[in-house]
Amino acid sequence: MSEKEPPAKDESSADRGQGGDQGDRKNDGSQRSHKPWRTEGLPAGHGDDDKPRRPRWWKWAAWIVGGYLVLFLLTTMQDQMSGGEQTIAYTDFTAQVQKQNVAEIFARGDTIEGRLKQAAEVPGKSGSTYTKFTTERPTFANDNLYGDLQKGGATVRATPVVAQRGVLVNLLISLGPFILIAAFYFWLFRRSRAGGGLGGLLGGGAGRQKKPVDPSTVRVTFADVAGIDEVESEIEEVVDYLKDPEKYRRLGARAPKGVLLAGAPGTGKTLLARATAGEAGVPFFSASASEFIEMIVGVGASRVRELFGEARKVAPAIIFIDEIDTIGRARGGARSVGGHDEGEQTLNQILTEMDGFSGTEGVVVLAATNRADVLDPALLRPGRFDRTITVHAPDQPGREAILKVHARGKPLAPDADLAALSRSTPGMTGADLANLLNEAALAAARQGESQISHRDLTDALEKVQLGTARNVVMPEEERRRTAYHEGGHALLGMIQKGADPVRKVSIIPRGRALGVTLSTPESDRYGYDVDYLRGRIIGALGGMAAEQEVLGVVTTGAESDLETATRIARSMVGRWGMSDAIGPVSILPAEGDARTAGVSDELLNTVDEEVRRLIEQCYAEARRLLRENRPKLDSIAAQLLEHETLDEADAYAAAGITHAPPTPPATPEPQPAPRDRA
Ligand SMILES: Nc1ncnc2c1ncn2[C@@H]1O[C@H](COP(=O)(O)OP(=O)(O)OP(=O)(O)O)[C@@H](O)[C@H]1O
Ligand SMILES: [Zn+2]
Repeated sequence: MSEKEPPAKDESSADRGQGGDQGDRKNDGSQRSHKPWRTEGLPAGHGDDDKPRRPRWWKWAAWIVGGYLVLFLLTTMQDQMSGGEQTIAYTDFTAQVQKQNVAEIFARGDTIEGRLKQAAEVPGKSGSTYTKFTTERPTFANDNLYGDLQKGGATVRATPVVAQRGVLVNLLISLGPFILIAAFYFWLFRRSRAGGGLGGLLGGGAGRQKKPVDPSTVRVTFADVAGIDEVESEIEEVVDYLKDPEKYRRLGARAPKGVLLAGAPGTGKTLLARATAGEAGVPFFSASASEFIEMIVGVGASRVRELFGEARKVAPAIIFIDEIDTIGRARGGARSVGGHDEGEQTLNQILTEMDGFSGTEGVVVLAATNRADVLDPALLRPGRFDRTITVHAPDQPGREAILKVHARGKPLAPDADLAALSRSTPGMTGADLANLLNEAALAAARQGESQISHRDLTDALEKVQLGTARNVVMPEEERRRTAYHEGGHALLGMIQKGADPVRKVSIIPRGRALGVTLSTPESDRYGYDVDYLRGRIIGALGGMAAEQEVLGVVTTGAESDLETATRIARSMVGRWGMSDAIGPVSILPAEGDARTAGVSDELLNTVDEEVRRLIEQCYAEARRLLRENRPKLDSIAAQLLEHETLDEADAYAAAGITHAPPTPPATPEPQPAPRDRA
């Protein structure tokens, strides 16, 4: 794996790990309680967060455990007080019989238990004595034991001599495990009815006594959301409704009940939902759909009931359900094993609750998904999530605005140019940009600077886009091969018409990659044509082709390149109708197995053949281009070996190709059109 692919902009975060801070982002200010949802902006006195409820299960457990302890102590004490039984040899026993010291015995089979008249010394242990004993009578013992015993005046019984535990105690002890299990189940049942479920069992203690979040400190407003203005204006109506539900009620208008926010991870859906609550000044309940699903069937539905119930109490309010696709997938589609029934029940409960709204409660449900395409159509029917707002990755002015939002409170040096930074970050989401600025601030702090310089910003961008450099010394031969590999990618990126310009080439190992070639589009791209996609495949194969041309061998380093090329080719042939043999039909589903979608094996074979043909053509083309431009390739490789990293200008200079950096677009960029993933 000697490089990472030139990024397809709509996959950038997945490929380059920019979304890695998701876990942290989710915790934006709200704390986790024993409920699967978080609340924010609740007026004091609402919810039970402020009146700590004594958990009943503790009492139960304490009673049961305590009871058993007492029982155990009692029975052992009883044994202790009457002195333990001493196992003795049969000869020791007969000796006591001869001494006429045996008071009584109880015999069953050959086992004899009994009590002495006077305590005798334990055989072989001077100092300790016993009165109660047990022994075995050998079957060959040929004595007149009964006669001897009678002579000594011993009582011979058929019931045990030793005081035994009462029947009730015995019963309790043998039933104990069952009682424990029954109690546990009873408790679980109660918990799940109450909406706590296993979550309560496992994470029960955390944050139970938390106070309601002070609305003034954590409130997010539209001022914190940037670059997605068109979305903001769409959600404005919800804000207006929540501010004054009465206004709508008077006119008999049907209130918005559910709004679906669709968009790639990190585009700010959660942020937007919180900001909506913040703008309207209403409490915000948020939960992730996956948190509703537990091992115990029925829990999810009851939690949903409870959540809606609480929201109604403090209405007007917003309920935000993240990752709704985990439970809202179309029936019959690919669904995770086990989650099926539970997800469906939870979803049905959400729909029931929403259907139950008369629209006068003033509760609006916002749901977020990054897989709007797999959602159950039942979700989107009128009266449910009948409004879908698509949140796109921001365009250049949007990125600049987002950078400005996140630069608040971070001292920037005068040379720091956020506009320039926004131009070199196409495809990055709000979360990526927030992360980028944070990385820059971290770097500045590490170096003891008092301000964030532009250098910090570009270094952070490099780190975010390419990964952190690894500190290893590569063998010379390996470096040379990597230089040609990356040189191949870079050169093909430079000489093909319409390809994304090469921004950076590096043979410094980062992560698992030995080198990187980064090319990003001049401006945001919203659709791809055949030539561009072929160019992407040719570029991806460029590393392997260069190794083959120059060194005559191919190494394993091209694995991810081949994956990229194959993925693009398959989509071109099977989904985008770009192959003559297949024609303009979509065969490969966006998700799942084509076979289950009813596509014949024959057709799939044709797809495979076409993919293979396309890739072979592109590979041949890559080799031809490199052969014809061999001096340029050699020159890039030489520069790479010398400098290790070439930026845009150096790389083009090394190849001897004139490349005019673009002037920033003066006109606004085109509005995003729905686009597919590459
Ligand atoms: N438009 C934006 N303006 C300002 N900050 C943003 C924007 N979009 C995202 N961010 C930043 O990214 C963080 C993460 O965004 P958020 O969690 O809302 O994304 P999301 O779309 O809900 O992602 P996911 O699908 O992973 O839940 C926000 O807390 C914020 O710091
Ligand atoms: Zn490569």
